[in-house]
Amino acid sequence: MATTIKFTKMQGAGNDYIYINTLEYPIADPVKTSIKWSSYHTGIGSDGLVLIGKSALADFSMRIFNADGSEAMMCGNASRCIGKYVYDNKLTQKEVITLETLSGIKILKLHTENGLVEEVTVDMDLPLLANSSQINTPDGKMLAKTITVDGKEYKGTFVCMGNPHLVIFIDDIKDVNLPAIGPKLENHPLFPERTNVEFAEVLPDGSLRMRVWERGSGITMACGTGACATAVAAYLNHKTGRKSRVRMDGGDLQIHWNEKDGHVYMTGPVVKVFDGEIEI
Ligand SMILES: N[C@@H](CCC[C@H](N)C(=O)O)C(=O)O
Repeated sequence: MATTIKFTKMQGAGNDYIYINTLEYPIADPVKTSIKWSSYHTGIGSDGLVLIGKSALADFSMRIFNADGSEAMMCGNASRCIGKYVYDNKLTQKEVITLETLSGIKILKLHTENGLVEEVTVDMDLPLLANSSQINTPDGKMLAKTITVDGKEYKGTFVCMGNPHLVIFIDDIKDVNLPAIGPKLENHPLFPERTNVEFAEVLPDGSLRMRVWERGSGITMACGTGACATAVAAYLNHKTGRKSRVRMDGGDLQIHWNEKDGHVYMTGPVVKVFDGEIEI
């Protein structure tokens, strides 16, 4: 017998996921479900699936599955959207919420207008710049590295924001053929767990124009952890200060790499697209 599941489609800077409250609707096989529902032609259409659950350690928990079914440790845009989901649906009245993720507990600060959440600031914790098992160098260190693909050299900075990011600065973002180079860098042998890839240009006003190829989902309109990684890499490469605006295809995020506690703070919009029901 078919079971009907209620879901909410939400987007943060254009990065869209299907959100399920697993307290009401447990999902037995999230890998298969994410692949099926993420498909734009035969499913709901999204960059992946996000499961909101209970937590023994925090107010709520998040699990995030990419469109190819792979599970990620963290998602910046989804963590903000969960803040809106739980507050607007009255699952909590708190305006500061803790969220358990596979990369630790994140703190969400909600910004409300007329009783609804419009923006969220997430304490994304410390960026990890080296000693990561997610990169395949003898000492596990690869802050800056030149990677050659099809005879062309790319100088990348590796930043882990719970999940892995390779950030490449270029003079003109229009020169990037993202559908061609994205999958080659994502699956490069240097990254045993694959990687997300960001190309970024520093604009004359000091903001960062960034485009992303996401591990497991391909081109998306924005990536929250990717925006944080890009801002951290820009500071480390002396391209910006500790605060920057990251401009992506689907919108902007404000990033602050705080020198006092070393944490990265991400602020940006959250939007509910629609509620729906689907048979499983
Ligand atoms: N879009 C996300 C990141 C989602 C996971 C990523 N593709 C991965 O596999 O690490 C964000 O907003 O951070």
